[in-house]
Amino acid sequence: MRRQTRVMTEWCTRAAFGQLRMSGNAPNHAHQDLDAIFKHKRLLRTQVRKTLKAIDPSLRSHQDNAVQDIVLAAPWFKSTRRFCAYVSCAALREVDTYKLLSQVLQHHDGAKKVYVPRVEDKNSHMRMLHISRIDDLIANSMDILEPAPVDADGDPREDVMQANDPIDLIILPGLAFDRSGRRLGRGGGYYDTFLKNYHDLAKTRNWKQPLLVALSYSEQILDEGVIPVTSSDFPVDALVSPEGVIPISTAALNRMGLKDTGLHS
Ligand SMILES: Nc1nc2c(c(=O)[nH]1)N(C=O)[C@@H](CNc1ccc(C(=O)N[C@@H](CCC(=O)O)C(=O)O)cc1)CN2
Ligand SMILES: Nc1ncnc2c1ncn2[C@@H]1O[C@H](COP(=O)(O)OP(=O)(O)OP(=O)(O)O)[C@@H](O)[C@H]1O
Repeated sequence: MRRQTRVMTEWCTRAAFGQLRMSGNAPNHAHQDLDAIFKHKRLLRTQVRKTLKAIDPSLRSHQDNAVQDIVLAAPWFKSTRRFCAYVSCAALREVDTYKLLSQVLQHHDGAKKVYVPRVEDKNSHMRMLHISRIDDLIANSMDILEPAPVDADGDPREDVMQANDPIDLIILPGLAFDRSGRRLGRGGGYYDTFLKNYHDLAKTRNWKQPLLVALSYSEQILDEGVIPVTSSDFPVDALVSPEGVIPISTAALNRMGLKDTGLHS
């Protein structure tokens, strides 16, 4: 398996979060350990949300452009045929994807196929549905733009889980990341559930796994060991921040053309 070992490793907290420390994984402690991890994740989310709110709007906008320009210019993105991406939400203060999506969608030759999330229910269930234009999106109850289940002609949109061809890439949102590929989501479990399902589907069909690339403001990249994870958390293959691409997995080094360039050292 090309992914990092998905076992829970010892994690430690920063001073702000006290001295909580995992000391192994004995079965009779597993429940309390998980509770402690989820509690710690909640604390970290609160802290990161505060940090994000404090970023100056012009700096944020500069970072939004820088990250999207890096992706749009990258050979690994140019060669992508089918991918999933989130539709950014300003209120959530996540890296903007509007420029990225509109540039891809304005090429009506369908050079790239795009799938975006649609939340189906509160049980961590989201689908990735095909869109052909930005106008396909409407605001949901959380004020996130998403596609209706049917298109303008009333035909059901293609669900990536039912598509005949594999996707090459998933562009992920998140609240915080580290250089070992850990990702702190918003706590709904939507992405981890989807990633697990797509991973299993690709495996069954003998498809290459898609590259998992998260977009991050500089302030969202935390020191290693700070983000607590459980065995359900999917590590990302690479990060794109305004400073550039941070390849993490072997797959990222191979597919992003960054092998032996020294950029990742
Ligand atoms: N743009 C975007 N679309 C996405 C996600 C995402 O993170 N970003 N999701 C990724 O899962 C799914 C939706 N999940 C979401 C989970 C929480 C919140 C949210 O508003 N969280 C608030 C806190 C709510 C609370 O009080 O607990 C926040 O983070 O500030 C939004 C979407 C699918 N679509
Ligand atoms: N104490 C707990 N014990 C067990 N499960 C919990 C606990 N607290 C939260 N969960 C559930 O675990 C799931 C995953 O939460 P987690 O914090 O890993 O999400 P996330 O990785 O931030 O979200 P996403 O995958 O959408 O990015 C959620 O469905 C959440 O409701």
